[in-house]
Amino acid sequence: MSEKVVRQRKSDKHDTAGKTKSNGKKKSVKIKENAEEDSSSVLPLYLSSAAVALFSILYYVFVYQEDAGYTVFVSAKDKVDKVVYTVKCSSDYDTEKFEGCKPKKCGRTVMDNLITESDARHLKELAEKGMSYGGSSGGASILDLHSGALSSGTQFINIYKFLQSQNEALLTEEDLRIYSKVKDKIHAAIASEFGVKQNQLYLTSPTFFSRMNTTPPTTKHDEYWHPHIDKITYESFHYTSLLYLSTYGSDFTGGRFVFVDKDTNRTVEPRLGRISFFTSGSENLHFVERLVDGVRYAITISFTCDPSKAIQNPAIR
Ligand SMILES: O=C(O)CCC(=O)C(=O)O
Ligand SMILES: [Fe+2]
Repeated sequence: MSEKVVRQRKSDKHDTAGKTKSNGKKKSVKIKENAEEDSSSVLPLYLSSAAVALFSILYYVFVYQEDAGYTVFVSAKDKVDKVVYTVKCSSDYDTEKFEGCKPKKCGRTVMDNLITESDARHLKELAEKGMSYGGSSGGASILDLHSGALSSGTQFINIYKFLQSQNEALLTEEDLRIYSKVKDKIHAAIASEFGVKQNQLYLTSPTFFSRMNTTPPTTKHDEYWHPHIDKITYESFHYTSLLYLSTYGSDFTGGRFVFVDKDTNRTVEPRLGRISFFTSGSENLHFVERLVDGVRYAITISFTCDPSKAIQNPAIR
């Protein structure tokens, strides 16, 4: 084998470690040129270039992809005023009516100064109190203040009916005031960010507190870590918002929110008082990582353009 070919093969290996498809293409052209100069080396050259190609593919799949697999979109360590990421809308909304409300521009927004930490703390205490009357036997519990649904063992109970039978109440005037204020701020922020009139956008069901921990699942409701599209999971949703009531890295580990994009997974690390909202179609496929440690509280606050799917604020009962 000529010295020139050996040199070329060495540089091919180096090139292919550069991980891009275009490097791969460039490489095969170079080899063809060399092969014409020394036909006795054609077979070993093809074999070795096949090995290099295979190595490159394996490297890409197992090393490069894992490295590039996760991109922190918003870290828990930074308190951000507003971070926006725009994505192309899916065709999910094309056949719907609700012009002027259904998403025309799609994406994600994270804000840390919209809701005060003190209001977030208050809501977390309310969630803890409510969930103390039930709780899933698996790792995910919900409490819906609108319908009264509360996870209990492997099922749901109505917390209002339960507390009535005990002559107790869950919500104080102060709880309702804070809940309603927080919801109104999020409603206004979503309308403004996506250019929708607030009076065309309605709170919808389910809007609920969630509590996640490391307990193994006992029903499919406990399996919060599956990638999903909110518009499919919860039909009425057009815009999803999440208010985080605990912080990644200090209250729990694992449990990051993950947008599944073609190029990478973009993570939102929960932080007390952080609001994250996004259009609910398939442009925003997402999941929550399984918790590794600790307990994670959040509220999912959901909005629809369909007035027939609107829900009312909770009231004292
Ligand atoms: O709690 C979260 O971060 C997301 C939960 C979620 O994806 C959902 O409620 O649909
Ligand atoms: Fe979701």
